[in-house]
Amino acid sequence: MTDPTEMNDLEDTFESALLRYGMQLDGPLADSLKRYAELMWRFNEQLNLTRHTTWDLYVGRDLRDCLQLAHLIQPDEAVLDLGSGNGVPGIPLAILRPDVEVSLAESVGKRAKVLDELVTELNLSVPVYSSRGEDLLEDFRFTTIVSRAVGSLMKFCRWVEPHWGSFDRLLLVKGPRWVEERAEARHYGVLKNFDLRVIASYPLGLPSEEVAEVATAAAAEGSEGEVGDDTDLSHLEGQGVILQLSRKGRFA
Ligand SMILES: C[S@@+](CC[C@H](N)C(=O)[O-])C[C@H]1O[C@@H](n2cnc3c(N)ncnc32)[C@H](O)[C@@H]1O
Repeated sequence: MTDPTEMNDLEDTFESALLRYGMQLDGPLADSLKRYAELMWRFNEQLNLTRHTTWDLYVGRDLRDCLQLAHLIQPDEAVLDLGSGNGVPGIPLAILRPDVEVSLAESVGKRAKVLDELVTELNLSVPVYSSRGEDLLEDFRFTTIVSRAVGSLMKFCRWVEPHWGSFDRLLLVKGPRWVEERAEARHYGVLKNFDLRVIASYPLGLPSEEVAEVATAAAAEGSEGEVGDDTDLSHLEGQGVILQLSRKGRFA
């Protein structure tokens, strides 16, 4: 088998990036995920949607986050991607999990319009709301809200606090700085009514045995309980995490 670390110098194609990151996807799924990136990059020429414009970044960052998230959603859930922007994570999630009802919320009208065109081109049955996500919660109910690169933990706590009747949990895709965000949220006392857990932890660089082992241990630790001060994972440079925020006792 090819050593993924020896593939750095290969041409930047979707297929080589999948191989480099050790991702195996069914043919039709891979085709849709590739087509999504190509379409999104075309719109990116007119509108600032993403800085991830190489296959390496798309696969290594965007797809990796989406694959992690896809494992954490139960069948038939209703999921809202809040602050969808370029469509990550909502669009890849809808492709990877056709059994899940995915909706997208984007507050900037021009971006929401592009998202609408993307889901149409990709034949996805995904409603796009040109609206602030938290405002949608006045009228709609979702089981899970997912979000990446939209706001700090503290911001989310404040946005969603008045709307807990409208969803069960929030899954936030975060980088290593989440620990600082947690400290800020604690400092301002906004976490006191919530349970916060790390439900996935994974390396953001190229997979190496050592990092993968640490990541697996960290994920096991995080999935066992609330994230306390003694489970500070900030020493894991370059780790991505998925944080689950829920009402206290909701998933006890
Ligand atoms: C930095 S982009 C992230 C896009 C994408 N989620 C990603 O991970 O690449 C943040 C997007 O969230 C949108 N946004 C910010 N606050 C929002 C809110 N409260 N409701 C809906 N969209 C929001 C912004 O307009 C922007 O398009």
